[in-house]
Amino acid sequence: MSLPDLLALLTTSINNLTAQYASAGHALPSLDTPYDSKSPAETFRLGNPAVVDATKEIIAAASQIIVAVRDPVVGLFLSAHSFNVPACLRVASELNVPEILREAREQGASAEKIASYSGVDAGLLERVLRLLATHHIFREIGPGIFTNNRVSSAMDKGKSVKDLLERPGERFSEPQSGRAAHVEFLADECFRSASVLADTMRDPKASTPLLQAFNQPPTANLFSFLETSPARLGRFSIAMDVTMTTNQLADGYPWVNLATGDKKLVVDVGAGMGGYIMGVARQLGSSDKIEFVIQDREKTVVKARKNWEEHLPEVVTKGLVKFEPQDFFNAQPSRSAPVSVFVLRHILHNWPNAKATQILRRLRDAASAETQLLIIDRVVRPASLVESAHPEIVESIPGAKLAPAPAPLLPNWGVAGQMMYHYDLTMHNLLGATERTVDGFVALLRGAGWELVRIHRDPHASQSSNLVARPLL
Ligand SMILES: C[S@@+](CC[C@H](N)C(=O)[O-])C[C@H]1O[C@@H](n2cnc3c(N)ncnc32)[C@H](O)[C@@H]1O
Repeated sequence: MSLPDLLALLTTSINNLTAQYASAGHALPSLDTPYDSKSPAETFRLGNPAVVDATKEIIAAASQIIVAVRDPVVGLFLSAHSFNVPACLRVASELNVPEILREAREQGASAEKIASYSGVDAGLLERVLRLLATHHIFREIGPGIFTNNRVSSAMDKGKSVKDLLERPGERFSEPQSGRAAHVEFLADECFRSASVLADTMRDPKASTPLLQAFNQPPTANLFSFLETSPARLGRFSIAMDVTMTTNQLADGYPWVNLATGDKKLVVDVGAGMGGYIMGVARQLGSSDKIEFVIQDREKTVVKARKNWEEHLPEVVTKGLVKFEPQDFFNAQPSRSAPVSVFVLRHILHNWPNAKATQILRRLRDAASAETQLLIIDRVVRPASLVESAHPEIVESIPGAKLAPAPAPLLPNWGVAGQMMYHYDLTMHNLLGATERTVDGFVALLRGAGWELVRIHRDPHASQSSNLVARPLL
């Protein structure tokens, strides 16, 4: 590993990034100002592959430089101590600190003032916020005085502090609150489960880390556990919606072509609130060529219907979407028309191979020769240069092969691509499940009567990819 090589890469990528912004006439968003997801500089960043690539290179090179120069023992102790970040993030979100600071404006607020809304210990809250400010989440602009910055304001739930305090059951009712819901879910259910990973790994009789951490019976699972608490279930449903990209039509699946010709039937299996399909339906506009079915557990289907009636009522009124309580381990209902597309978004990664195979077999049994299966999940890449134990298979599937990051960066982009490895372990901790590599998907699908035909990779290397499969005949 060579520091001058890393520095050269860093310099080139910073120059590329600033040139992209300059040529588009945007200023790089400042770390000190609040996040505005709709501002042109933020939307420009997401839709621009050159900016995405430069950003990945900067993060990967800078992180590698830090590891190269830091005392390894200090590095280890810092890594082992990083649990304080989610612990403090949960405090900040649950005590509505981003919203209190939004209302306090530029002059900020003292820890005492922030603590007065909830009655917590002001001295302890000051220390919590200082740890976060040291990680560039909030700013400490005077001793014990804090303001939002670009990162902390991204978890603003979008409501007045008065509303949040008077109606805590509606904390996540604004669309932008999904980011805070996701942070709280990670910092609560996911973080507490992760803390017992080593204990459960070493005990062959142990259930999943989640069941152990929350003292649940072995017959429970994440979903039945969430249903025991309306607050947890509500937060989870909203937290899942935020993982959605905003332009489903550009993610690789040819929805626009599907909406031509004969009428098609699309079944979203385990659809949650139905947000993915809602995005598709909204962007296809007035098309009445596709009929959608939203399937999930009964309680979630009730929430999904409410969500659609509120946010896309015209499609509900026209009868173009149906809401179907359905256990995906059971046979699909028989239908008068064949299903064109089964969608499995963030479903297979919730289940170990044996269970995922059962879900896929149920869909295969209900598929016609023309039915397509659209899987939306993260595709894990090994950290090694060689990505697959079966290069010939990967070569034959369009989109399966990925270019490695430029040397001396880790081939998988190291820390710049770390999100998928976190979610991979979170799937284990919550459900005894897994994200999958290309090899893993090929084998799983084959074992259940499907063939992987193409992958449309997520360019950010952190979000989900679209994988299309067809029945093995
Ligand atoms: C991670 S969420 C994904 C939701 C949605 N597809 C999305 O992308 O936002 C998993 C979903 O699977 C549903 N689910 C869990 N077990 C199920 C079962 N046996 N039958 C049907 N749905 C189930 C959950 O209720 C939840 O909505």
